[in-house]
Formats: sequence, C-alpha cells, structure tokens
Amino acid sequence: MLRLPSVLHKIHCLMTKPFGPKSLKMRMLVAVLIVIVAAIWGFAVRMSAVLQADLEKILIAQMSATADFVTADLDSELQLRMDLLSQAAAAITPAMLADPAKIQRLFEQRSLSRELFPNGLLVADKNGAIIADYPPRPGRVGTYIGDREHFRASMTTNKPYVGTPVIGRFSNQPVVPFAMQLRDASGAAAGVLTGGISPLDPNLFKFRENLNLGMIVRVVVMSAKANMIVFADNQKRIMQKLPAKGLNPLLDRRLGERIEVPGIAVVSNGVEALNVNRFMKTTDWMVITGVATKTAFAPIKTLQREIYLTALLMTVAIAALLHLIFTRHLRPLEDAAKAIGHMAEHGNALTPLPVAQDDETGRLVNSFNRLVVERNRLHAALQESESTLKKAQSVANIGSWTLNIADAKVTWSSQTYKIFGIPAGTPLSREFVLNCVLPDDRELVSNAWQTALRGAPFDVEHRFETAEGMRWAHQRAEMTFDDAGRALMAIGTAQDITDSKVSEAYIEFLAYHDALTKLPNRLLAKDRLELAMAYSDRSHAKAALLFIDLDSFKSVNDSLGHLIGDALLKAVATRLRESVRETETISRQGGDEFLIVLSDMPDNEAIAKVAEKVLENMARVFNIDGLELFATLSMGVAVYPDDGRDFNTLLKKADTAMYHAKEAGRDTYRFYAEQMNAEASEHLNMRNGLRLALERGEFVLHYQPQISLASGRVVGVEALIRWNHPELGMLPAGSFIPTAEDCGLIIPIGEWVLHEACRQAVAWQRAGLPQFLVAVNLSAVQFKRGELEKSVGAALAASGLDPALLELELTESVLIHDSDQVLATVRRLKALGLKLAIDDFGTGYSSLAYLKRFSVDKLKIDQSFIRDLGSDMEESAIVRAIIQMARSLNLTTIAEGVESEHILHLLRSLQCDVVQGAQVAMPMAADDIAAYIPGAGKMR
Ligand SMILES: Nc1nc2c(ncn2[C@@H]2O[C@H](COP(=O)(O)O[C@H]3[C@@H](O)[C@H](n4cnc5c(=O)[nH]c(N)nc54)O[C@@H]3COP(=O)(O)O)[C@@H](O)[C@H]2O)c(=O)[nH]1
Repeated sequence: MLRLPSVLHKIHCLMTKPFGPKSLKMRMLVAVLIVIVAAIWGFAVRMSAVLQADLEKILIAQMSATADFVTADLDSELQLRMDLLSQAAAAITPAMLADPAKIQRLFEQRSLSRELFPNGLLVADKNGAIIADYPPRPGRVGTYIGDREHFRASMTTNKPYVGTPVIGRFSNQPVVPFAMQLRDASGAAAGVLTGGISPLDPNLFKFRENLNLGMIVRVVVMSAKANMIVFADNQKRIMQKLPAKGLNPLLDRRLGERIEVPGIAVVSNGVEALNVNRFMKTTDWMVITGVATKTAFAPIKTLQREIYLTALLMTVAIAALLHLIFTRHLRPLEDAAKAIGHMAEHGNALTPLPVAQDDETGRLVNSFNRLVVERNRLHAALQESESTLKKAQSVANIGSWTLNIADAKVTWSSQTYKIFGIPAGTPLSREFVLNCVLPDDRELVSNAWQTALRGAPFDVEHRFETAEGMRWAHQRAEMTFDDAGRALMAIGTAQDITDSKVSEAYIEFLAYHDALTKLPNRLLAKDRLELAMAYSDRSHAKAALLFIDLDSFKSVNDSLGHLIGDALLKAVATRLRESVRETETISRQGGDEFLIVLSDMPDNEAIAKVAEKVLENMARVFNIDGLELFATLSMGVAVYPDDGRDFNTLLKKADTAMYHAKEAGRDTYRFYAEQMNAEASEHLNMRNGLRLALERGEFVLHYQPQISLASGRVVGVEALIRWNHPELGMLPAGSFIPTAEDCGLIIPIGEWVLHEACRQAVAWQRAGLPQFLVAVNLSAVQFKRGELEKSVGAALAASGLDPALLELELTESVLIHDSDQVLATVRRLKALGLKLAIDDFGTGYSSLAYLKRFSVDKLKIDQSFIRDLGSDMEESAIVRAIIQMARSLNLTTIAEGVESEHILHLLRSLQCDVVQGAQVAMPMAADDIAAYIPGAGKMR
C-alpha cells in the first residue's frame, strides 16, 4: 500500500514539472495542438492537392487540345502528299514504264508541286532501279532503291504509303519518304513512285507556326513501327531511337496498347513532364504534347508555400495562446501541488490548503483538505495504537524485526535490541543476527529459515548469550513472496521466553521429581525399576525395591512444625543418597515415604547390606536449624524377580514388608515374605470392617477406673473403646484405632465415643453411683479435622452431663503444635467447664509453657516410665520430676500402667495423685463399673 506522503510526492512531481513527460499541462497542450494543427494542416494539404489537381486537369485539357490540333494538322499534310502521289501514279501508264523518257516528260509537263516534295520524285522499276527522277539530277537514274522499306512496302500494297524516315542517298539529309505502287497493264506491280520531304521542312510541320507553344509546351512525333522520333522541337532528337522498353512505362503502355492517356513521366532528357498522346489516322505515328511539371506547377507551388507558411504561423500562434490559457487555469493546481510537495519533501505536518476558485481544482483542493483532516485523525490514532503496541510489546517482552531478502537489510525494534542485549542502533546484517544465536542452535535456526524461504512459517525457539547469561528467544516471522514464488521480505517478532522456558523445565522436572527433596518421584522410580528389571533379565542379577517410612515423623511435624519437618525430610534424602551408589534411584513418594531402586544385585545378601547401610547412616544425629534430631526409619524390601515381576506388585510387597518392620519395633528392615501378604489384606479388611462396625453398632466402651492415692476412692474412669467383632471377638483399641486414624473413620468413631461416654456417665449418676470423672481419649486427627467443640457440646447437651465431670485426654503432640487455631479450640472447650488431661506425658516434647497456656488440669505419666519405675533410676527421676513440676503448676498427676503393688507404693511415696492400671483394675464393661465401685469404695 502506498503511504500518503509518497502519493503526495507523486502528485507534486506530476504537477510541478510542466514540461516533463508526465506533465498534465503538456499533455493537454499537445492534445489540443494535435487536434488544431491536424485541422489546419489537413486543410492546407487538402487545398494544395485540390489546386494541383485542378491545374493538372487544365494542363491536360490544354495539352490534349494541342495534341489534337497537331495530329489533325499533320494528318492533313500527309494526306495531301499521299493524294498527290496517287494522282501522279495514276498518270504513269504501263507504256510509260516501258519508256521512262515519257515519265520524265510527264513530270515536267505536270510540274508536280515541288513544295509538297522538296526532295523531288523518283520512279523505280519493279527491280528497284530508278528509271526516272524529277527534277533530274545527274547520276540518280539507275540507282538502286529496292532495299528501302517504303519501296518494298509499296510493292505489296496499292495504297499510298508513308515510310520510315531515312537519310537520303543523294541529299544525305533526313527524309520522310512517301511511296505509291505503279502497275502494268495486267494490274501487277511494275514499279514504285516515291516522293520525299525533310522532317525539318516547315511545309510538313506547319502547325509550328500556328501554335503558341511558348516556352513550356513540347511536341514530339514518333513512329512505333520505325522505333524512332520522326519530329521533335529539339531537332537533335529527330530520327533518334525511342527509349528502351522499361525506361518510360507510360510510353511503353501507350505504344504497346495503342491507347491515348494523359500522365506524368520522366522523359528521355530526364525531365519530369505532364503529357498527352494522340495517334495519327494516316500513318502509325503518335503525337505527344507535354510540359515540364516544374514549369507547369510553378504557380501552384508558390501558392502551396503560402498556404503552409500560413498554417505554420497559425500553429505557433495557437500553441502560444493555449499555453497561456492552460497556465492561467492550471496555476491553482500547480500551487496546490507545490504546497503538497513541500509538505511531502520536508516531512511537514499536513495542513489544509487555501481554496482559490470554485471549479474542479477547488473541489480537488477541498477533497485534499478533507483527506488531510482524515489522515491527521488516522495518524493520531495510529500513533496512539503504535505507542500502545510498543508498550504491550515491552510488557510482553516482544520485539519486532524485518529482513529484506534482496539486500539482506535487517531492522530491529528497540525492544528487539533490548531482548538480545545489544545497544540500540547497532548496525545489523543477516550474519550479525545469526551470530546472536548460541552456536549450538545456529543450525536449527538456519534450517528453520531455509524452510521458511520455501513457504513454511518461520517459528523457532533458540538460545542466545547476553552479559547476564544464556537466555531463550522465540522467533516467528511471515514471509512475502513475488508472483514467481521468490521470497521478498520477512516480518517477524522476537520474544524473550526465558522465564517460561525455566518454568517449563521446572514443570517438566516436577512431573518426574519431588518438589521438596528434588528426588525422582514415583513415576520416575517406576521407570527406573523397569529399567533395572530389564537389566536383570539380561544379566540374571536381581533388582530390589526398598520401601522406607520414617518412624514417628508425624510427631516431629506436629511438634516442631512443618518447616522443621520439611528440613528433616531433605536431610533424610541426602542421607539416603549417601547410602547407595550414584546410579541407584532414590525417590520420595510423598509424606515421610521414600523408595530406593537397586539394580544389578547379585543376591539378597547384597541387598541387605545396602539396607543396613541406610539404617547405619540414619543413626547419626541430624542438625536441623540448630535442633539436634534423631530419625529412624522402617524399611520393607521386595526383590525382583522373586517377589514380583512388575512395579506395582513389588511396591505393594515392599510396603507390606515395611509394615512388618514397623511392627518389629521400627528402625529396622524386613524382606517381604508371603505370610506378610495375608496380614496386609487383613489391614485392608479392617478398614472396611470399621466402617461396617460403626453402622452396625459393634463398638462398645470399656471403662478403666482411676483411683486417688490419697483417698483410695474411684475419682474417675477412662473410656476405652472396644470392637465387638462378630468373628474375632472383643478387639482392643490399639488393634484398630491407628487404622481408624489412617482412614479418617476416627472422626465419626470419636463422636460416638463422646456421646456414649457422656450418656453412660449420666446413667451411672442416675443409678445412684457417686460422682466421678469420665475421661475420653481424643485423637490428634479429631483435633485437626473434626469439629470438636460441636461434637463435645452436642454430647454434653444430648446427655445432660455436667461438663465438670468430663475430662478430655490429649496427647502432647496436639498442644505442642501451638497454633492459634488449637489455642482457640482448647480455650473454647475449657470455657465449657470440662477438664483437660495430657496423655502419655513425658514421651513428647514436654514444655511448661503450653501447660500454662492451655490451662491443663492433669498430667498422665506414660506407662513406659511407670513400668520401669522400680528398676530404672533414670525413669524414677523422670517420674519424680514430672510429679514435682505438676505440683508446682497445681496440676493433678495420674500414673497409667500401674501393674504392681511395688510401683503403687513408689508412686505413693512420690506423691502421685491418681493411679490407673492392672494393679488397680483393668478396663471393664459399664455394668461392671457399677458393681466395682461400691466394692472398691476404699482401696486396699
Ligand atoms: N482416640 C481414642 N483412643 C483410644 C480410645 N480408646 C482407647 N484409645 C487409645 O488406644 C490405645 C490403646 O488402648 P487400649 O488398647 O484400650 O489400652 C488401654 C488400656 O487397656 C491399657 N492399660 C491399662 N492398664 C494397663 C496396665 O496396667 N498394663 C498395660 N500393659 N496396659 C494397661 O492402656 C491403654 C490406656 O492407655 P492410655 O490412653 O494412654 O491411658 C491407647 O493409647 C488409648 O489411649 C478412644 O476411644 N479414642
């Protein structure tokens, strides 16, 4: 598309070069001049031609009249001589032929006109010998003329005959001979009478006297038969031969066809002449009268010159006049063109022009002015959109570029310079641009370019170096082609896609790796195990999958927070990596679970060695954020091909083996054994069973009494859930609570426990039992996911139990989390008026701070300390410290797992407040409590 300035420039050029080949004025001038000059000159030429034709006609008429006159005159002269000769011949009798003297006398008596035949008369006998002459000349008689043409012709005809001019044998001058046959008595030719006259004789060509031939008219008489000129104005030409055939086509035609036609021809003296011809009646002679055209047309030529000169003067005058008119009328147009040209050449802003007159030019300028207004509006809009585009490109980090194929000229937008880290304005070339591409990617870019030259879209991603390091660019271009399919120009964009490339790479990395530890994920582990299995098939070695689960990681997470938990996981990943060959794969499954893929293992012993090394490495203390932590793990091992031939089977079996390692006391590993499989299915069955148990009401609560050491009375009971399994009988809480926590069923189960315990407590009171606390265990899961306050409130409301008789047992890990949410929940629970006991106290991260903050009422010292109380000094010290600390905080202490009198005694000496355990009473059904309490009114 032409841009407006270039269009303006063209208009300007056309208008401001008035005599250039593209000048409108010149073209109009030339066009009008052609019309006028054609008319003038057409008229002049036509007039000149008509005049010439008319003059020609007049001349031809004049020539014709002259020719007719000359022909008639000459015919009359010849006829006169032929008649005279006939009469003379008739007078010569046959007898006179026999006696020539008589003929002589006859000539003398008759005195035949010498005027007509100045050259005299001759009589020849039939043999051609002259027998008489008049006037007699000595020596003439006896002369032979039988060879003359006129003699021979007359011997064959009985008519007078005009012969071919010859040179007279006696006069030695040209002679026109006349001849008449003489006959004998039998009428046969007996001789010839001849008479002669010179062609120069004025008596023969008398017309000369009667013709005012003037200077211009010429007369020529010629004999076709004799092929010579008989008479001519120019005497030298008399008896000359006629022009050879072809030299004068008009003459050839006249003589050949014997026609009388006027015409112009170049005659034998080289002069062009207009002439007419006539044939004589008395002989074959042809008379031509003519006039030299130069002379004849002289007057008309002068006239023609006058006409042409007038036409020329008129042409010049009209041209000048037209030029003046056009200049005057086109001036406003030229002025407008100059002004437009000025704007175009100097890049001035386009401004409307003054309108000089109300005609086509005025309308043109008006249209231009409207165009200027519209163009200025569009220009402003374009500038705005260009600036928006520039901003958008800058935001999107997109630059643009062009490449002219013919001269390899490259242009870059400022953003493109910025993207490639090259100072704006640096001269560019195709080579320079290619050199910006990282050497490794140049072939890729070149190939893409070559393909684009053949019509495919140019779309390539490549790397390039900048001062800040390697970056990625995405270049796209569209090519324009000529009609022959040759590439002309490429217009493209360049975008810095480094960020998206990095993200892409990270996303790709994340598809196969764990974001936290950067270890391969399950997918990649699967892939690696499959490679290891394929290798084993070839090498007859073994492969192994080690399933690792950290022991007690949950409590680390719960007690120290996720940040520490994450840091520990990363440190564990490093330890695992240190434990195996570099070629082995370590993978994180999520949470605290890891996999190790071992390949090329000769036997199980080698696999066990790796497992032991892992455990050994884990035994060292971890320093996480200044905290010294110990982490152990449980590991299950499945071996290929012994335990399975695919990833999923091996994973399942390694998982099962890992559970067995856990059950075996943790911090150990187990190879998979078939027996384990059955147990794993049992675990699975249990989940389903728990769900059904809740629906079918198979849960029951047993209650374990808690006795005050001071009073010996039952001060409380701990509600402990039991599953009355239809096939397996009464199952203890420890056998299914962890599974219920795992699968989330602990929420509805926990709610049931709360309702049931509260209901039972009220039932006991109603049955007249003394008041005592009912302690209900709460799982951390309930705290996190359940709506605990609602459940507790609902249980209290439903049962009508006094909240002061309800005690909730929480493990330390719940409180240690110390989040605002936990604090708020605990405070709201406490606000209900119930009691709070810390279960398993001493096993976690015991802290005085949270005990105060959460307004804890009771510490329940863990069984593990109580069990070894008598034998282990350290444990005794711990129990003592806990009891003293509790006293200082005004908290009640309760010892659980009291199994002997000895321990009971020790606890009493340590001033523990309450005891619970086999030594006192094992958990029992609700009905048994009613029976137990009155009897146990006082402890022994
Ligand atoms: N969230 C809930 N947890 C519950 C619930 N009911 C029980 N539990 C928790 O399950 C764990 C195991 O409980 P259980 O199998 O019921 O064992 C309890 C007692 O039977 C047992 N015990 C009591 N005295 C002795 C003894 O002298 N020796 C000995 N070896 N064991 C004894 O101790 C368990 C009570 O422990 P604790 O809660 O720490 O007081 C257990 O952690 C229960 O908390 C429930 O409804 N919800």
